[in-house]
Amino acid sequence: MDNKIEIISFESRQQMAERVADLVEVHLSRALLERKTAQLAASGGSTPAGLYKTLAERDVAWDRVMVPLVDERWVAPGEPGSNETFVRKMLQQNKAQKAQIVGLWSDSASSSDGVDVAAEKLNDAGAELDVAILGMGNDGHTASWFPHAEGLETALSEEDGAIVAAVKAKESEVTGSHLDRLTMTLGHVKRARCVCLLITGDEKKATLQRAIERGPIEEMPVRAILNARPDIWICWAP
Ligand SMILES: O=C(O)[C@H](O)[C@@H](O)[C@H](O)[C@H](O)COP(=O)(O)O
Repeated sequence: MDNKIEIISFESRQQMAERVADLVEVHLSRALLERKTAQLAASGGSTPAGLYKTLAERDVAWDRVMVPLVDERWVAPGEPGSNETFVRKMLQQNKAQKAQIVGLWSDSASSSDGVDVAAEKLNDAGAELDVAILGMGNDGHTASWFPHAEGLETALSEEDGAIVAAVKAKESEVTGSHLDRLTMTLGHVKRARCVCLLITGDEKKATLQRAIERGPIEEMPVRAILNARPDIWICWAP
């Protein structure tokens, strides 16, 4: 692992939200000068809430911004745990009401059955991600690349055409009941122009420092994006 990977430490979660929103705004604005639409790939969970609320206050041409989900628990929008619902609630408000959220869930029986529909939606949204916002669990997962998960090898594919994969996570305190997942692949996330990992608290900082040390990717799959993108913006706040 490139141990030159640095963690940018902020004094507070709000300061991290403001500065990362600045970074995202620059990349979206640049993309919108070059193309009709820009793409902000958004993770769920909880950490990015402050960022998304801050971004919703920013003067961006949100009606031209596609916001595909990085990953989704296999629950319908509106159901507890839906990442799409989280992103819609936190980002699609105030100035960003017209942001175009691209959910991964469909009424297919399982995430495996939903892969093709999700891939089509992501391809329709556009080829290039401008920004990818990632979080990390204390088990060293990011996106839905969970340690030793069924489907992890496919999820970590770097093939051009493979942009989404179905994953069945192992039950743990991190995954709770949400074991069936759909996730962007490493290949899709790593091609984003800017990749940003947001973590908070001392436990996650220690987890990330373990991930930066050498070790098997399947044990801490966040290592896959750290390897692929040593220029990743890793932002931490207490
Ligand atoms: O489906 C999800 O939960 C997310 O997309 C996942 O990858 C998240 O980023 C991490 O689990 C961290 O979650 P927290 O931000 O809630 O700690």
